[in-house]
Amino acid sequence: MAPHTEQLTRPAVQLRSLTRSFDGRTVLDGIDLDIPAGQFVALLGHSGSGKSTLLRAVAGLDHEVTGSGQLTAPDRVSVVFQDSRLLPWRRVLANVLLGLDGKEAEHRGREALAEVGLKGRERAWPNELSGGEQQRAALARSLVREPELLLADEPFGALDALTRIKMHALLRELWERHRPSVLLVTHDVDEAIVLADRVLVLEEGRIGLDLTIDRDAHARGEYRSRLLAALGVTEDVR
Ligand SMILES: Nc1ncnc2c1ncn2[C@@H]1O[C@H](COP(=O)(O)OP(=O)(O)OP(=O)(O)O)[C@@H](O)[C@H]1O
Repeated sequence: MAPHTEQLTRPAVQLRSLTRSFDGRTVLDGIDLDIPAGQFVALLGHSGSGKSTLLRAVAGLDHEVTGSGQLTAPDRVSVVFQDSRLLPWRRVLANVLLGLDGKEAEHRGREALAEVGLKGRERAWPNELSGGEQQRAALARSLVREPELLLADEPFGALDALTRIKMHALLRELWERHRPSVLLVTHDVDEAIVLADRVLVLEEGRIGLDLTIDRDAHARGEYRSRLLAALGVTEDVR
């Protein structure tokens, strides 16, 4: 596999003047954005600011919308949502393999389940898994397709605080091992800082703040304050 620095020279996602409107209301207002290959980007913004609209556009899931602009994304894209979207009538491994055939795919599916900590649960039904385990299975399903780009729309939004912390560690570990580009939509400023190398704030249809996170720096408090300020929140520390 190519070293990280080399991967970062290839852009994975390019948006130019991307607009999207619903019922005459502009939600995305001429977004320009480059995401280099292998970069982990978090997207913050108020409820209704257009985060999911942007993610759906990049995923190519918004055929019926009004919009313009140019969009380039890799061929192999996986999407993870807040709910795992596992099919309840298929066992866990069958869910992971959905649409894939053959022994080689099955081997990769088993490996992916082991990677997310679900070895031994291949024949379980989705409703026998906890919420966190279901999200692990959803991650395995996306991994097995070896995505160049992983799109995640609040994937941990429905999980309890402790499970979220474990899932953060897992996602970061999987990203370090496989190095897809990631675009993670979240409401949670701390989740964005813990996970991402770059945090964007969507504001009035545009990228209002584009913050590079230096993971070695002891600057989390400052990042937090800047992101909260961009979201219109001031912290009272008294
Ligand atoms: N298919 C649609 N038809 C009509 N309006 C839509 C559609 N999809 C999104 N919108 C509107 O576009 C705006 C942005 O929605 P979007 O879901 O992208 O916001 P968001 O930032 O992801 O919000 P949240 O954080 O609450 O999930 C909202 O006002 C929403 O009502």
